[in-house]
Amino acid sequence: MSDNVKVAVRVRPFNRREKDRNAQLCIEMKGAQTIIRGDAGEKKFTFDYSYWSHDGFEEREDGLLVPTSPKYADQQRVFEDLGQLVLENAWEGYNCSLFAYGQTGSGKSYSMVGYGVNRGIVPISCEDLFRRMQEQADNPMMRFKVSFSMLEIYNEQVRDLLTTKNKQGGLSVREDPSQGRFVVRDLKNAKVESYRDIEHQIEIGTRNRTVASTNMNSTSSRAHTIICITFEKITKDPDSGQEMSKRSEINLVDLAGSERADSTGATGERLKEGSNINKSLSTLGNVIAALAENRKGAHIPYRDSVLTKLLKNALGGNSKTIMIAALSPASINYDETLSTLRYADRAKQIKNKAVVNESPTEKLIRELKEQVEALKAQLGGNIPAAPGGDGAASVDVEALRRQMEEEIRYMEALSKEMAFQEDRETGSREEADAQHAELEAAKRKQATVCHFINLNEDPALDRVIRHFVEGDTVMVGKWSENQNEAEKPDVVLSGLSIRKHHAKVLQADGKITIEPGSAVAETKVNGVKIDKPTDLRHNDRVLFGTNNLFLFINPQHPEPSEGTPETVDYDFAQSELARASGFDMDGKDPDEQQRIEALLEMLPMIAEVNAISDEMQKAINFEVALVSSQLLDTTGLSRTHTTSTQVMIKGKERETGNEWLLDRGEFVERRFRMQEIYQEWSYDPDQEAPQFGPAVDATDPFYLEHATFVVGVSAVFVKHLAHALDFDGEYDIIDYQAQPQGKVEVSFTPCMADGAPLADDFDLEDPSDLIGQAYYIKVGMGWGCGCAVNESFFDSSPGFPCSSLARPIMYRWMSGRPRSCRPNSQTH
Ligand SMILES: Nc1ncnc2c1ncn2[C@@H]1O[C@H](COP(=O)(O)OP(=O)(O)OP(=O)(O)O)[C@@H](O)[C@H]1O
Repeated sequence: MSDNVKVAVRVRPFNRREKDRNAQLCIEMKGAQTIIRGDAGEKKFTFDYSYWSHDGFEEREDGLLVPTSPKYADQQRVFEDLGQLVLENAWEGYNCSLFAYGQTGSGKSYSMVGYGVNRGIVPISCEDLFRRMQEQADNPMMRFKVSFSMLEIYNEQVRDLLTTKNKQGGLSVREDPSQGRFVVRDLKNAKVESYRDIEHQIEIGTRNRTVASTNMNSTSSRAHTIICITFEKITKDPDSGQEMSKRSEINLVDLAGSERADSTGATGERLKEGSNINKSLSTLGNVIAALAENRKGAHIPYRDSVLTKLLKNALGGNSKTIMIAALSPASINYDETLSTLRYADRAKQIKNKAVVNESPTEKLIRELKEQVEALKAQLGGNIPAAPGGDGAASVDVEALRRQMEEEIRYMEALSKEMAFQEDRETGSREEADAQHAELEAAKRKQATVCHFINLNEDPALDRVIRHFVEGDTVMVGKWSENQNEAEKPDVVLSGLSIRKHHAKVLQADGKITIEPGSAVAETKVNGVKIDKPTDLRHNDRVLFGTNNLFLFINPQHPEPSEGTPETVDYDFAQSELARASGFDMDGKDPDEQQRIEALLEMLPMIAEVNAISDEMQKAINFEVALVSSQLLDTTGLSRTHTTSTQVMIKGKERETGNEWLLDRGEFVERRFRMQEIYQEWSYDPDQEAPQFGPAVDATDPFYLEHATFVVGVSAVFVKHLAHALDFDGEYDIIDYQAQPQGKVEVSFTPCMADGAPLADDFDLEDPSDLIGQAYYIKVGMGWGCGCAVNESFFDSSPGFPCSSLARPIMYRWMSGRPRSCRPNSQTH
């Protein structure tokens, strides 16, 4: 029987930023109905479950959010509907999948894993699963097997989160035809025997995710996390003694943020193609759309991405599937939220065919395997030869051999089919134990020993890693497995701009100081770069290199430095860094708030990209450029209509001084591709650094030659055209900071549609005669000064309609060293 995918939506409370910007609520829920309101009116959707978690709750002292109104759906309620459903199905032997979809920060992780005491569906379900198993502890006819794996898909590569030793390029995904599904080769699958075991595995996985994300700076919202719990229930028939096994694979999927490319402001087809920002997510959309259409024989593009390969069963296959769509309540996110609702609406149409995975158990497989081994051994030369060794007897032996080979093949296939009954634990137990011991030791020490704790913009990865300050001297630096163990620093960091001897932390007489390891090793304390031993106090922020941001915790002396607020978080640390770089972070009105948010987002990315550029010897640096919105509005390039300053990014070629201005979208895309090439390159530490060197072509994200940006605008009064008079003149080009950047000579000549001069007898008595008529003008560019006029955005047709006059004049601009004025007459 086929089952539709069950869909739930959940709306979270306003977050701090939304409150600061006086966000308006755009979601309403009535029963199972969800309504979204925007400028274009309201749209209604109906789902299996609509969870209102926006208001109607209070926070208890321990942080638990408890309902004050029956409307509020807390974590327990969501678990009771969705988690219980998963458990019931798993118990019966069905595969189950639960996946969370929504834009970054909409509440996916909150629903799936939860934060602190507000535990999400995954931990509560796991606990409940073990509780149910415990209830059967005295039942000799029933036993269980549970195993756990956790992986991340980032940039189409699979990373095992239960180990720190992932190979370059990630794990491979192969199709297993015998099971009709895709599997990840060499993925660690840990046997778990209690809920505590699962908690540990999740902690290990989260820690490894945090380290990986720190190495490449906050990439977590672009990654998909899949937790897979394999649950096997084995029951013995009291009469025959025959064991039967029901097995369920429970996939719990926290998808990457669903922002569409255009909302990141992505520009340019070339960039979109070059960097496949989230192929998995877009393919998931295509798979859902194709399945929702439900056309017989339609091609479902599962194979187009890693995520859809792994979710093949969950979507349209052998699985009971639930999707939870996380919604932001704020009208500023209207477009994204509407797109999430549409996605969820489509997912409702998907039909799955779940079957109970039931079969006789491992005893049978074991016997089968033993038989195979015995047959193989015989085949290996022990087949008794017929006495006398005549021809007829050897034919018999050959026939016997063929028969045995056939039998082995059959039995191997059979045991493979039943392979799910094998003991599924894979991977090194030693490593798991070591990671586990480290985590436990950290928990014991954290209340008494000074330590650094990481800050991350993703709340799920925030305060996950601790490095302790034990002994008089603690060395901080880079190290890899192929280096000498004796050189290993006490605190090993990786990622950008981390040096071998990066910093030294000294402890004497209850006082802690930190000093840089060398002149090139950059460490900032409370936003300021240090160049000498500096005292560290409780809650001080310490940034090693560009990405490794920590909070220093001193449990023995919890007195913070002056000016430290009561709660110090990632946002505070970032605004402190921005302030220390000279940016004003105190805006009060919503436009300024928006600028500050943009700065807070851009500055760490710029620092990261500059570090990559340095390490790869690209000779290009990036910095923030605050650009007048008026200029962007005049040129029609502004994406958001604000009256204030916009945050853009200026790329500067060190050698020539040439500068390019990039908007956020283009910069974000380029940064992503820079991370890609850097990651590939940095995997091999022996590789020579200047493999890339200065950017030379358009495939290199550091290559800025072809980027087009607005040098400035020249205002031209075109009154003469109303009288069909030609004119020309020199005009100032004014840049985004209202500074003159050069001059351009432009001429305007009214003409015929084909560009030919107006007829001699053309007479225009009254300009209003032109209204409603096509009117053609030739625009000539005499010369440009202070800039090289390489390209104009005028239509290439010989004439263009009058209305096009409103279009801005744009050039590819190379500022910096002045170039000679180049007469260059271009007439259109
Ligand atoms: N139902 C809720 N009730 C209270 N707070 C919530 C709820 N949902 C989300 N939040 C809060 O909103 C913030 C963002 O949520 P969360 O981290 O779950 O988003 P996300 O969609 O997983 O983001 P990302 O894509 O970056 O992982 C968190 O601080 C979380 O505590």
